[in-house]
Amino acid sequence: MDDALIQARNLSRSYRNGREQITVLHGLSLELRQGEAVAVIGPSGSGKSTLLNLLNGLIPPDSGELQVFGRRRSTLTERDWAELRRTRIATLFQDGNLIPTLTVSRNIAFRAGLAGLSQHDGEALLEHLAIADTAHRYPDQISGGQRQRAALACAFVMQPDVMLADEPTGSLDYATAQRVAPLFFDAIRERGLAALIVTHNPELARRCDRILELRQGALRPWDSARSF
Ligand SMILES: Nc1ncnc2c1ncn2[C@@H]1O[C@H](COP(=O)(O)OP(=O)(O)OP(=O)(O)O)[C@@H](O)[C@H]1O
Repeated sequence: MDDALIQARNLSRSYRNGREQITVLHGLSLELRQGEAVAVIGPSGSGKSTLLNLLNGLIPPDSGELQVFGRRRSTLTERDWAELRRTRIATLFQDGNLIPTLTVSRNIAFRAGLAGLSQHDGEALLEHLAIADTAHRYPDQISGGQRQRAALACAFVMQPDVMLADEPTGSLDYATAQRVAPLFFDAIRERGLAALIVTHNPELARRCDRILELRQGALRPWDSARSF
């Protein structure tokens, strides 16, 4: 399909721990289209982070096919992936991905600069996420929940085409988590962002176009009759 920004077919990935080999993903397929949000749920250790890292090129699959923005993985060099991660694919990791030696506002400016943007809406993002007062603090001077929001601001400020988010509301209380969904859904509506959101937040998951469950190494449609 033309509007599929990411297409994965039959991906497998295992890790070797000493002499033991653990297969985490096996026969995983996924299509992520422009302007859609897909929620991924799955128990701890089911391979959610592994999946995100395959899709952003940080780790290679053992087998299977992956296309991003219509380009086959086999044709992409490390440089190409680095460029894509700077400009088009944002990954929001669970532990935040802030540079510890830069203040929050400098982290934001840095991320916008890497994406080639001279103007950015970082201040508005911090206001929206209710952390404007952290702008001049370093990541180790703010709370876990504030760091998570600062990382969200960094990811959105680069105006990516694809957002891969690992538990974007994981460290946030209910009221603060409510501020996160509009970031995704406004960008989806306004810019055609495609979002893959690992989340156990039922409200966020239910707002997505599809919910997929990662189970036994593959993604399957979530039975919406089941409770979270
Ligand atoms: N670098 C690695 N080397 C060896 N094993 C690994 C490595 N990374 C992950 N694993 C193993 O692969 C499995 C899947 O890990 P992954 O982090 O992808 O799961 P997850 O669903 O994101 O878990 P969580 O919800 O707890 O973050 C786990 O059994 C984990 O121990």
